[in-house]
Amino acid sequence: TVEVPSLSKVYEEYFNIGAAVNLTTIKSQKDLLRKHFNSITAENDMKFIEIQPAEGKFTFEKADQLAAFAKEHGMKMRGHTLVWHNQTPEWVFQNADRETLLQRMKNHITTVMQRYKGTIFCWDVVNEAVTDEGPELLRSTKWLEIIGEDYIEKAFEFAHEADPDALLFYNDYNESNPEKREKIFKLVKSLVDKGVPIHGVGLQAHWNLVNPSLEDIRTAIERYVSLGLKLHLTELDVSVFNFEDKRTDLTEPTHEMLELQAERYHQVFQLLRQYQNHITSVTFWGAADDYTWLSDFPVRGRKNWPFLFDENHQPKESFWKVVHY
Ligand SMILES: Oc1ccccc1CN[C@@H]1C=C[C@@H](O)[C@H](O)[C@H]1O
Repeated sequence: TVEVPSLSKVYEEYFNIGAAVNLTTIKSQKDLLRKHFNSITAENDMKFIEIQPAEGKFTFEKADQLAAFAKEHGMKMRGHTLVWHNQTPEWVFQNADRETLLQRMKNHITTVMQRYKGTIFCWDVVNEAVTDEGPELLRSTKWLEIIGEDYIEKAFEFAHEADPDALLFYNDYNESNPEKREKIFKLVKSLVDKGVPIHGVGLQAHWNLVNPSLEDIRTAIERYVSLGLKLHLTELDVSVFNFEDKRTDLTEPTHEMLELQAERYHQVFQLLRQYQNHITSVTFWGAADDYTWLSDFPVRGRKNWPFLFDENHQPKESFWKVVHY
């Protein structure tokens, strides 16, 4: 039998290798996680709605189990996410003026970050604040409508006060798309220029077999690097379907898809290794093809196979292309 090297050991000199997890997968994928990953992120259990479903009612039980798993296995943990327009309970915005909402934001950030101080080394403080298309820079969310444009810098300031040792990230998707890249750049540059405590840019990296191009990925990395911040890939997966491809006929990936995916991963990691001085973490949004959020997005109930390990946690051709360079 061929010895399977540890992915995170192979990449020890380059960057941390992470996986998004939940209470099911830390059991079902335990052996894979322990062997190949040295960082984890809670896929959902540290989001606002999971942690503070009602005002002052903090439900940390699930998040604590994931934090304990990281500690038990000597893994780093990324915090995801404090201020976002999705998976945030309605009570947060109800009967809230600017001051009230800032107080609720500060209380959430402070309570959560202080609990995990020393366990979670970095946080996605704000997720997806920039528009995908159009002339507006900021997505019109309730955070923006009620507080105003400074809600983002306030979130980072509250986070820095809560845990001055934590690295604070701005996180977004479609981050390599030229139009959105320039918006993210503009927002993050404005924070840096104001002296807002921000330490990194999180590139979600929800990619597929053809998009974004390697050139667009390289340009995006170069732009964010020019801000003098750290870069994390925070939610990497390589869908076997293009975003507009809604086909639902497959029960397993075709050989061609697996070939293209292996070559794609080979090229992507070849590029990432070139930026090892700036990229300090690469986290997949899952660990193996037995579970991915992509099996419900953008097409509900449509299976996807986006990772380096198959449904039986065996290394795919993609894995070998990433570890043998
Ligand atoms: O790729 C997208 C396209 C449209 C909206 C959001 C996204 C990505 N949004 C991500 C995906 C899954 C969630 O678990 C993460 O918390 C979120 O950051």
